[in-house]
Amino acid sequence: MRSSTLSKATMGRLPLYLQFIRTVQTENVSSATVARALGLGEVQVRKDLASICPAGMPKIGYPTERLREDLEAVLGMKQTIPAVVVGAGKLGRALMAYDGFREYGLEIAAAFDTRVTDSSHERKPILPMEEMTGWCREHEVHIGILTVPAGAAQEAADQMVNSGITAILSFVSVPIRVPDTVTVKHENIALSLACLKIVAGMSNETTEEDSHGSEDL
Ligand SMILES: NC(=O)c1ccc[n+]([C@@H]2O[C@H](COP(=O)([O-])OP(=O)(O)OC[C@H]3O[C@@H](n4cnc5c(N)ncnc54)[C@H](O)[C@@H]3O)[C@@H](O)[C@H]2O)c1
Repeated sequence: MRSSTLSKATMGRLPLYLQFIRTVQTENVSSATVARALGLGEVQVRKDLASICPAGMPKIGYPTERLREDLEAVLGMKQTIPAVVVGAGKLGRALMAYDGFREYGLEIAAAFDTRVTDSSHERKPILPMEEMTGWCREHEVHIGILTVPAGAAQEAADQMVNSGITAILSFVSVPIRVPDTVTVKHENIALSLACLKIVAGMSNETTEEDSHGSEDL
């Protein structure tokens, strides 16, 4: 199965499936188990998995190893591609130090910043912004992670686009304008935490209500 024949929504769910399948210890795994573990609809999961792995068997499920291999193949994880960080501050350097991206076929190869201080202790090079275009073109980099202050986001994003970057993961809280040919995904840990806070607050209330309810009975 080629990834280009899958819908964007299905492609977006595949890394979640892979993350879970990598933890499965049994020989076979069913769509129902995957759906339950990830809190997704069973019909949806059955359809997604059937579209990437032909080895599913009724009432048995998928051979776990084969499903993992097929997921990795569709997600292009057999080969590792380079990405760069733009803005090598606290967050940018923390991302550079994380080795886990490799498990998903990606490696942060370098970072770029307007202020380059001594980076000899870093495992990856931190280079001046002026070198980004040449470096990205030479190393065929098309993915960039944007971790600059909000006020510098548009200027940095423009430079990323000029360097041949076509997919940007932005941690910056302001929107950035890019050509239609460039994909931007926003990541907001603070927003995710705020959502968790609401969910946690609601479940506390539910627990209280539930316990009051049972007292009434
Ligand atoms: N979404 C989230 O959950 C989340 C979490 C933490 C931080 N952030 C955001 O990430 C960004 C970085 O945060 P931080 O704490 O690492 O900040 P920081 O100040 O430590 O780092 C920012 C870096 O960007 C560099 N920089 C400034 N202008 C630049 C430009 N035009 N081109 C290239 N580099 C430039 C600075 O020199 C600095 O090294 C901020 O926008 C922050 O709001 C988001």
